[in-house]
Amino acid sequence: MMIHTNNYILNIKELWDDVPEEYLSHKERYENAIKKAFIVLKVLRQLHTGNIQITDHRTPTNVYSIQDGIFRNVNPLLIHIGLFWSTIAAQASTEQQAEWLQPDSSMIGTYVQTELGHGSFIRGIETTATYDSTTDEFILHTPRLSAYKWWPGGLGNTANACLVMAQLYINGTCHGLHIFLAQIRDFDTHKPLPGIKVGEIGPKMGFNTADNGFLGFDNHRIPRTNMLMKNVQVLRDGTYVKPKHDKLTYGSMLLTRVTLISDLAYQLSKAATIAVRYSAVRRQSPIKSNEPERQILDFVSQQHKLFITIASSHVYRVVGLWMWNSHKRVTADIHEGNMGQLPELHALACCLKAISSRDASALVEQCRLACGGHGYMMASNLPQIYAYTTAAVTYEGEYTVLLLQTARYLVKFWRLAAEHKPLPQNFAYFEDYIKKNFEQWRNSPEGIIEGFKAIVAGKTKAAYDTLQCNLRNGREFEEAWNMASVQLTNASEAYARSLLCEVFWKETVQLSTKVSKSLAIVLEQLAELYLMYWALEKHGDLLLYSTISRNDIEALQSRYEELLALIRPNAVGLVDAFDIRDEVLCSTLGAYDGRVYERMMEEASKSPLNEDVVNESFHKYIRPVTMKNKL
Ligand SMILES: CCCCCCCC/C=C\C/C=C/C(=O)SCCNC(=O)CCNC(=O)[C@H](O)C(C)(C)COP(=O)(O)OP(=O)(O)OC[C@H]1O[C@@H](n2cnc3c(N)ncnc32)[C@H](O)[C@@H]1OP(=O)(O)O
Ligand SMILES: Cc1cc2nc3c(=O)[nH]c(=O)nc-3n(C[C@H](O)[C@H](O)[C@H](O)COP(=O)(O)OP(=O)(O)OC[C@H]3O[C@@H](n4cnc5c(N)ncnc54)[C@H](O)[C@@H]3O)c2cc1C
Repeated sequence: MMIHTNNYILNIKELWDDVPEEYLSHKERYENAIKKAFIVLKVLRQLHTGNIQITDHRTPTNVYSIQDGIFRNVNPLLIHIGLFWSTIAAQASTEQQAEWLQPDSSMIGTYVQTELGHGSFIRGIETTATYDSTTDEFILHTPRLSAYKWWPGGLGNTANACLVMAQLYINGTCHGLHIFLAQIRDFDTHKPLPGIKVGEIGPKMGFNTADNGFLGFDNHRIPRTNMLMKNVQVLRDGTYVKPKHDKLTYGSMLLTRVTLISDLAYQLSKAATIAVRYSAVRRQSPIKSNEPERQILDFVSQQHKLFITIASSHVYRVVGLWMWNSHKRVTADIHEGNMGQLPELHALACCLKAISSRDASALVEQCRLACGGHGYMMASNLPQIYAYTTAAVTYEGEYTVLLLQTARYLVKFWRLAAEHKPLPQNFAYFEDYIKKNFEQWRNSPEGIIEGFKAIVAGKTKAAYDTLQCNLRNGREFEEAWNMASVQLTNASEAYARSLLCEVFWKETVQLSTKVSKSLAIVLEQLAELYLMYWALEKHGDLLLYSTISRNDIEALQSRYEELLALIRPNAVGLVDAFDIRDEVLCSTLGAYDGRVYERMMEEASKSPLNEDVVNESFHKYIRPVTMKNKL
């Protein structure tokens, strides 16, 4: 059968709610989500086996996007699909993959790494996997409360299997973190297996259908062959065969960080669509006193809030794809035994994941605020998009922790530059900065990109100098590093911003040669707006580290305001071009037809508090007090 994914899925009635999700209890929400998850899983399996085929073009983001509409929240199988299978595909041996990656597998899995006591510092993970050569098994064990696994999505009620990150022990020697496949619930009854304590962690700010859970092992035995053995092996006699690089086990985090950039682009496009469409419908006060009330989109300050969101969505889409391609290249190299590009990919993924999640959540919140009071309604969908987006600042590597990873990379290159050693081409600007080869400031995208590189160099130098000073004062390296950590994270943020500007500008210029002239003009305006916005946001840094002058900043401000005016006529067209269906957007404020007030009233009528003309609480609680007072 040939289908169009969107149309096919959108026509499955059971996937759509009569009662808005917000009116359900915690338990009902989960049960509703899991019902839908398995309808979707069935379709995905049919796609996989070829029983149905699709006619539309699929990218990782638009497959995901349909799910956003169906769940309004999170698919409880998100980690099963997004992390469990992909980790097996990336880290299991060929034989293990043949056994486990069956389309009709009974396994519903999750990725179990974080513990109550340890999230960021994963070397501190306490769960153990001890090899017992007499039975050819690993014994998984949770030694204390802080070692309980805590957070994994789908673990609470749904998963019957999981990939567990645990410290590997063989004959009393710890070999560090490794990944093991463990069954945790009976495939038939779904009851926890003996030695497994598992449950759900309770309500959260968002992700309330994600079924996040806890898990403890009481000397739970699994076969030796359940350790993921593509990169590292434990042989029958207990011999440990080391991986080619000791961080290959962290590969799933790397891949997810890369994938997240594109997902955040998509969340931004949803928020921008809602806020821009609403701003075209909403009228509030005239601009000139003799005029009718104007669309709020005509207020330049409103444009300032919204157009950067449109532009940022494009930035993260472009940079997400750029990173996806880099990941593909580096993975192919690793497959050939060449690990040379892994540190760079890790450094890029860390800072870009950190900044994209932080920017996306700030901009989604900005869109919500830009919709005034109505943006505060759940029916606008902006609160849910925010709750979802802001979680990404923490999961898959917390913001600051990831920026500090990238800082390690920057400091290495600064040290080379400071010691006048050869640098790779992409860090040649460190040497220029040291030699004070400063370019004359240019008020152009290229000039801003150079300016941002000067900020990276200046901030890395400042952090490096502080680090050295702390070391000279007799501090241990780790302590000296901690003391310099504010400056180190600042350098990393600057590095991410310079990459975002450079990649986006170059890719847009290239793309512009391939599209119509009129489209090219709009795309370049958006890219220029993005660069100008950040140059103005960071003008203090530019003044510190580049040759920009006060006059240049004033000229940038004028050009920025000119760009807002140029983009205004295309603003609605630009968000329509994101092509997000109403069923997926789930917003009274952002629907294509602009019937904002009608939709708000329709949604309000679904409130259970409107079911009875007089709520029974009146008779129980209000009347006895108010009537008594009257007497
Ligand atoms: C369409 C699909 C979309 C999917 C979207 C899914 C969204 C789902 C929603 C939620 C799921 C959430 C899941 C999770 O959160 S899983 C748990 C994630 N946890 C983390 O990310 C923990 C963060 N911490 C770490 O990654 C590490 O602890 C660390 C990197 C901060 C430090 O590790 P450690 O072993 O202590 O490192 P060292 O200090 O010993 O060494 C640093 C050294 O290692 C290099 N390195 C670190 N990580 C990697 C890597 N991944 N790849 C390559 N190299 C790595 C690092 O560069 C240093 O090198 P050096 O400077 O040369 O020494
Ligand atoms: C919605 C959601 C879904 C999740 N899903 C999963 C999942 O499926 N599987 C899973 O295994 N985990 C999951 N997690 C857990 C997640 O990966 C961790 O919460 C995350 O890695 C951060 O770790 P933490 O909570 O221990 O924070 P902490 O590390 O305790 O961070 C707290 C604070 O300490 C600071 N800090 C910590 N270390 C340092 C340092 N070295 N230097 C400077 N500052 C530091 C941080 O910057 C932060 O400000 C999920 C989390 C959330 C919120």
